[in-house]
Amino acid sequence: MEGIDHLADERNKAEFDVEDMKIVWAGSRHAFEVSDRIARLVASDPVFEKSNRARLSRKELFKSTLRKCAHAFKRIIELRLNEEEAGRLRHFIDQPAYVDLHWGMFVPAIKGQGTEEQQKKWLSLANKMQIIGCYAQTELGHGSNVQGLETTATFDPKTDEFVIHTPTQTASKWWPGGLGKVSTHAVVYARLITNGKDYGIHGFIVQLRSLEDHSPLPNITVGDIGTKMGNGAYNSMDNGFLMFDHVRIPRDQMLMRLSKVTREGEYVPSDVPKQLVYGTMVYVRQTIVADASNALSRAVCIATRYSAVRRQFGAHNGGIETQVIDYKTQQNRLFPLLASAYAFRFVGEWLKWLYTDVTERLAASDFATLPEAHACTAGLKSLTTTATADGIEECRKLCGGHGYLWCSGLPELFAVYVPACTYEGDNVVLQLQVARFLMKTVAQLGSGKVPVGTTAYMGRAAHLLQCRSGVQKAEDWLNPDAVLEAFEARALRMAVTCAKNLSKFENQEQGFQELLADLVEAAIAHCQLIVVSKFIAKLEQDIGGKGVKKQLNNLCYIYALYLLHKHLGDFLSTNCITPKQASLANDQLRSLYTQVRPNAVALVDAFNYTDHYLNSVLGRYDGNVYPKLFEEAWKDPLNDSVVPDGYHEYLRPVLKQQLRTARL
Ligand SMILES: CCCCCCCC/C=C\CCCCCCCCCC(=O)SCCNC(=O)CCNC(=O)[C@H](O)C(C)(C)COP(=O)(O)OP(=O)(O)OC[C@H]1O[C@@H](n2cnc3c(N)ncnc32)[C@H](O)[C@@H]1OP(=O)(O)O
Ligand SMILES: Cc1cc2nc3c(=O)[nH]c(=O)nc-3n(C[C@H](O)[C@H](O)[C@H](O)COP(=O)(O)OP(=O)(O)OC[C@H]3O[C@@H](n4cnc5c(N)ncnc54)[C@H](O)[C@@H]3O)c2cc1C
Repeated sequence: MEGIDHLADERNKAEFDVEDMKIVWAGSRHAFEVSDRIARLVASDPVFEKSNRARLSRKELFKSTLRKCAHAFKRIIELRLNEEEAGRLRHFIDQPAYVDLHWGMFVPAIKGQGTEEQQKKWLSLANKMQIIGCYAQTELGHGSNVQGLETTATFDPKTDEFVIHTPTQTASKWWPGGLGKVSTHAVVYARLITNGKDYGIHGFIVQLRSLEDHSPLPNITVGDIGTKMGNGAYNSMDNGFLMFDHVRIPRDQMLMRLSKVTREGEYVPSDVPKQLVYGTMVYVRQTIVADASNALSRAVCIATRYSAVRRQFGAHNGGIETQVIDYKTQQNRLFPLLASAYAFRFVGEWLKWLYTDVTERLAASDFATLPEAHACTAGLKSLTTTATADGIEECRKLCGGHGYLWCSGLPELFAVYVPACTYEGDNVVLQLQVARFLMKTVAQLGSGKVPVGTTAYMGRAAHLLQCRSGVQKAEDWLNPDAVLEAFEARALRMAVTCAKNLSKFENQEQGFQELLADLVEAAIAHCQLIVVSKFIAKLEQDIGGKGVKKQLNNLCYIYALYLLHKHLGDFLSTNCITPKQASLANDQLRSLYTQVRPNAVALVDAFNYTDHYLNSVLGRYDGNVYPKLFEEAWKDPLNDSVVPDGYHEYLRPVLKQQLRTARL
């Protein structure tokens, strides 16, 4: 039934203005208009077709990715798209590719770590894509432990060059995206050695391939590391390996904004913190948080629309069955994910602000907020990507059997998204960075140093360590102060308990290792508090539009109370709330689900996703799921013929018992 909106009844139930919510979701009217225009541009361009991705071989997929990237670049130039528009174009093309690393890491690394002169030279080439770069940090033997990287860059004063070398197999670069088949250049992270002394990890620009015929330069071995999880999915990316056999580069290809090596080979450390060499990772982690809401909202959009279309049980005398979205169990699994998508959107906005702020401060030689920016980007990257990967898988299950079909859009989304839990820092390793930051902050309490920013609440330790929640009835859980106090008290008490347990160890580092699991939980509690508090802060802003604020309010408290329910053990064991108050929180949660229910489809419409972008039969805007499932099934290559290939060799002999006869 083409042309009929099967979800029209759902849309008519909405109690708020979807168009206004679209603006809030996008961040501004301008952002909405750009997104909307570019999404339509991509959807209407046949080169950006993606519905057949799973059926392509790796080589075909890769070649089609190259074609899409080249076409995108051509359109950017033809239409004179600015940086924002080009970014949206890449986003809606929705295919991982070398350009992500070129624009997302190679260019930012040069911007952040190159001198003005180096930026002028390399960025003018990179911006026109006359060279294509990647970010070559991770090695076969070391990813998380950046200080443990083995690649060497030894200065040779005789020739004024660095000699880049891979001393062992484990020192081979392994994983960098865009390296395998595309990049002409890389920012390579290596141990800087001069005058016989090892000065640790620094970045170097190294040319890898000829700009004439694309062949690897002498003494460089490079290739793709092989097929990754899932059909299509991240296999459009050429993650690569790379080995250097004493490759020489000019001295001025060391990125020298932070520290230098002189013509004589003298190492000149910078007067800024050495951690700035990790600056690109802070930038990318911030973009990954912003992206989490995209991936989660996409899965939630599919699962919500399908849950409204799908009916099971409840029919009497041949009547109509119940929409599965009306089951409280479905709501209890789906609505917290819907709320999380909105929560991650707003914390992503805030983190972008924090990143801009710290960047401006660094430019003015103010390094005070760098540790907090590192802790926030690391912790929120970890929290949001873990929740998003788990959430996409939950959405697949929420769609029952059909969710397992590739054409539901969910298996591919999961396979593309799940490495976000590992790349740009393993999620556990990153939470341990937050834990170290928290332990330092707790240790300084009472020293006169007042905690600020996201740890400001720790300055109210005297109150938060002994307070008891004042919640008496379910509605009290809609009070922002009550919610914040419970989350602050829980986070602080968990951090203080860890600090107390640490102090029992003579060797602090040994204690830290022993308490790793508790420390991660304390870090997660702190990060969840950040997300909840930024959602509440968002509600305090001037948000217009019919009924919009009410919906956001409901989602905010669903997010907070769902976390409270999920981590009840923490809240009870730290005596922040009583079992009775926990039960009231649950009552409130159920009531919020009832309020969200009539608005659910409209709340996912507010993401403004095109059917092209969703690429999901179950998540179609018109809800016309069943005929389209058949259409997709008929397209499968197995249905090209009625009798399958192999029938005569392998099926017929079995059916006709010729195999058995032959054996007898
Ligand atoms: C069409 C055109 C348009 C296209 C547009 C495209 C745009 C696309 C945009 C974006 C797309 C992005 C795409 C992303 C794709 C995926 C890319 C994935 C890439 C990667 O994975 S790159 C490799 C990443 N690797 C890691 O993350 C490694 C993880 N490990 C570490 O970060 C660190 O080693 C560590 C955090 C674990 C620290 O280890 P440790 O040994 O303990 O610490 P030290 O190194 O000794 O340092 C200790 C000291 O430093 C502080 N610190 C650590 N990190 C940072 C930091 N980043 N910033 C500031 N400070 C830091 C730490 O707290 C310690 O401080 P202290 O001494 O305690 O005070
Ligand atoms: C799809 C994808 C794309 C990537 N792209 C790039 C790229 O462009 N450039 C690049 O340089 N790299 C890239 N990487 C590499 C990526 O950054 C690393 O894989 C990541 O940093 C994790 O490091 P690892 O693989 O060494 O994991 P490991 O550190 O070996 O982790 C293995 C296990 O050990 C645990 N663990 C490790 N250390 C500790 C600790 N101290 N305490 C407790 N537990 C610990 C981890 O939690 C994990 O469970 C990419 C990876 C993937 C999957």
